[in-house]
Amino acid sequence: MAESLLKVENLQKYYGGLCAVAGVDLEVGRGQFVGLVGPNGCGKTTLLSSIYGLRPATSGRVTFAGRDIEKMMPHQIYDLGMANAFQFPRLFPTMSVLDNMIIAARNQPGDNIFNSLFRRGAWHRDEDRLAIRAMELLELLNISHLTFSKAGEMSGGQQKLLEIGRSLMSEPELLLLDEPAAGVNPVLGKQIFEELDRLKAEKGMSFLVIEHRLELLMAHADWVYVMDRGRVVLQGKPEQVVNDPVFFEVYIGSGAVEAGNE
Ligand SMILES: Nc1ncnc2c1ncn2[C@@H]1O[C@H](COP(=O)(O)OP(=O)(O)OP(=O)(O)O)[C@@H](O)[C@H]1O
Repeated sequence: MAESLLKVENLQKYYGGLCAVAGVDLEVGRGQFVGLVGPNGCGKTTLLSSIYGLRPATSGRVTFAGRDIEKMMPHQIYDLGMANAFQFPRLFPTMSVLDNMIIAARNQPGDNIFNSLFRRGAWHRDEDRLAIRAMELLELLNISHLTFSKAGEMSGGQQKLLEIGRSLMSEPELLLLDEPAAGVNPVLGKQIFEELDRLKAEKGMSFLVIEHRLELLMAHADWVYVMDRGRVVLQGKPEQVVNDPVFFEVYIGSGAVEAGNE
């Protein structure tokens, strides 16, 4: 396996008395595309949120690029090179799509008062570079016709694409995605996954992706974890996972597996 980038050890997350994640071990290697699947309510989103510090883990260890991050805040984790584009877009609805993209970039030149006062040439070049990058991503995600529209006027599916685009502006080492293809049409869903593949190949980016559209996930993932009731019950290469009876059992139910074996 590739050098480890993210390592999760025995992560548990309780909501009061409810155990949503019951001691998960998981790893993402550098340049790897890892999928996370499982039935509704099995703890996938909670696991991603706990890794990212949005819902701090009750116990367990999370290491990213060799640093312990389980006690860190999301913005600290972001600064280390991990980004997320979760289910519910957090956009600036009255700002243009382009501005939403530019503001999401890491080391926003406008944030740096020295640059904006004394290095105006460099500031403008950086702004231009960010705008070009933003427009390339908008083109790629098929929403370039909305570049100057207000983000709040986009459809739910378009906002999701924008959120993915924004998460890519920071050029993160690892991107966490929760159902990137949900709510977008099949052609666009395929395009999103192809873009993730390209980023992996060209920039060595790594991904940890929850996706219910299994045909997409299995076609693009290097490694897949299957969760059920808060635990990892199966892991392997996509072709191994889909041919494993445990996978069938988790999705179709144990009764169906027994009936199929008779
Ligand atoms: N904020 C919360 N407070 C209390 N319980 C929660 C909370 N969020 C999730 N849960 C519960 O934790 C369990 C795991 O939920 P989670 O959303 O992580 O699962 P999931 O696998 O991502 O589901 P889905 O595929 O439907 O998104 C479920 O029983 C859910 O009801």
